[in-house]
Amino acid sequence: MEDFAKTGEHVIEIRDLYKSFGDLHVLRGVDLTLEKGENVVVLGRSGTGKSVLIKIIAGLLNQDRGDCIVLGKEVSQLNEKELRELRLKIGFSFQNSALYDSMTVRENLEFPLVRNIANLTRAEINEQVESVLDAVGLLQTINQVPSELSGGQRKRIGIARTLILKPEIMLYDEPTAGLDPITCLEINQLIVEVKEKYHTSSIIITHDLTCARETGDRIAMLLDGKFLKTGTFEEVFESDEPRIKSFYDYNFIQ
Ligand SMILES: Nc1ncnc2c1ncn2[C@@H]1O[C@H](COP(=O)(O)OP(=O)(O)OP(=O)(O)O)[C@@H](O)[C@H]1O
Repeated sequence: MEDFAKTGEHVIEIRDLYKSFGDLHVLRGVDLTLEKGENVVVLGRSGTGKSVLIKIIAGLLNQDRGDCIVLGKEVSQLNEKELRELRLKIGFSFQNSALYDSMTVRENLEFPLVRNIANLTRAEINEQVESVLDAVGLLQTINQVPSELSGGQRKRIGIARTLILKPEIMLYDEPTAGLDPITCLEINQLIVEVKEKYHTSSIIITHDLTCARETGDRIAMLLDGKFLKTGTFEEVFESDEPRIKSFYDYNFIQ
């Protein structure tokens, strides 16, 4: 996979991170770095704490212990204003990329732009909306409403809506969930293209092995509250560790 912009600079640095909910010890000493220009896949079974991890990265939850440094700042130490500024640099692609049903694609994309960036002219707004729609291959849908689009198209528009603010980091939460196999391949391809076109660094959380193989420069396998193994797809799944073998065997791979 292409290593176009890896510089060794860490955009996310997580060290010895712990998070519990009462007696439920979800994260138990997680270490992870995300380099600039890198796509890291966090792979793990349902309920292993993948979403909790990205919520801590986004400052939506605080860790109990350990460091979570994003773009050079410890997230748990930020005040509301600093958090808002940081979140503008982080794009989230949520599982249910909730578009506004009553708005056209154009209006859905304009919304984050005018809300977050002051004094844009109409021409600048149009140019940015059209450019991002072109990047996700859906310029022709600009005047449609979400109910007229397929699940895969809605997912792409959700990603476009995030990209329009030119985030430095993208967090994808189960990007292929609920999509048919061909659409999954298209979304995987889009995630790789986004990295190349927008120079983002991304964390992709999934339990889809094909998605992991296609999109990840590195895979981090979360199990029992820790990363059991981190490396390329081949390095992780060449492992003899029985829990990794069993994860592989129980997940269909194309
Ligand atoms: N705010 C919360 N309060 C209490 N428990 C929580 C909270 N958030 C998550 N949990 C618990 O933490 C565990 C990990 O949840 P998480 O959503 O991170 O799993 P996941 O790996 O993302 O799973 P999935 O793939 O199903 O989304 C679950 O048992 C969940 O019930």
